[in-house]
Amino acid sequence: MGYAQLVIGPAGSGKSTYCSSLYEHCVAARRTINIVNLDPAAENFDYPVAMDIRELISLEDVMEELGLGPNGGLMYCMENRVALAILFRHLEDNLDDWLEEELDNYLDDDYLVFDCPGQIELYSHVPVLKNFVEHLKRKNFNICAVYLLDSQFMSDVTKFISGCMACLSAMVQLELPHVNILSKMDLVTNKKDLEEFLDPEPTFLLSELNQRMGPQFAKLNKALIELVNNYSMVSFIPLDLRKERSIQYVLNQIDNCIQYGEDADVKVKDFDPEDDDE
Ligand SMILES: Nc1nc2c(ncn2[C@@H]2O[C@H](COP(=O)(O)OP(=O)(O)OP(=O)(O)O)[C@@H](O)[C@H]2O)c(=O)[nH]1
Ligand SMILES: [Mg+2]
Repeated sequence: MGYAQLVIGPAGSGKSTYCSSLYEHCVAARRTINIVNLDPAAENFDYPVAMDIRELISLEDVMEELGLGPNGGLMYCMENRVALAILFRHLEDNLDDWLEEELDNYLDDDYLVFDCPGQIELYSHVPVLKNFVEHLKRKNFNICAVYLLDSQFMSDVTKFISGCMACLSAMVQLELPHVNILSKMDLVTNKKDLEEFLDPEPTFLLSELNQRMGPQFAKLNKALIELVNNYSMVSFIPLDLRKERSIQYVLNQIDNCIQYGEDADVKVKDFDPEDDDE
């Protein structure tokens, strides 16, 4: 049995920074985790990369295929679905084999953290990530999606709802247990305003939303809030990377979600030295 976090969320929400902070936290706690780069366009890493998707497909490959320079290539990747499609088609074809090969280097109870790219298409309607998850499941991995949302999304209710909808679409598509995180808490000056969004009352959200939008949207607002509420999605854990306690709390939530440590407890009990005395 392996354990995995799939770190997802919109571009710039802090996924890679989270991965490197988590890595440092685990090193200090003498715990082994392996961070995997799944972003073909990534360049610099603050963490040691255990597995790297760029071995399979890189921005250079896209540039070559489309005859573009580095900036054009990146812009194309960001903006153009065709380039994304090429990128993902490459991935689709080879991902399972690559994963199969790479995973051979890891032991049964290893803990992998996948740093994903921020293209929202990946989580909403391109099946590549879903297939990737299925492969990991077949390999006996307990997986949890860790969705990062920038705390700046909490500044008003309309942004909050749009953040929730993107998150929800990822969850429906991936069908994984999920932990939602509000990143960059160090940038939040007024924590009080934000508290109302952390575990919000549906009635509060609805009245805020109705205030912000014209009366013609009342019905739509009601439906949106009901949807978000029905999926019990609207719950975020704030994460302040400056505080070890905050990182540990988030890690505990995720570990619970993938039942990491539960088997270890059993093992410890099996080898209880007092048993030897009997
Ligand atoms: N103040 C602050 N800045 C952060 C934090 N996390 C990330 N950032 C900044 O936000 C920007 C984006 O962070 P990344 O970690 O690269 O975000 P990402 O989600 O990996 O981005 P993509 O891979 O491009 O989707 C960088 O400039 C980071 O320095 C945080 O906790 N606090
Ligand atoms: Mg990143």
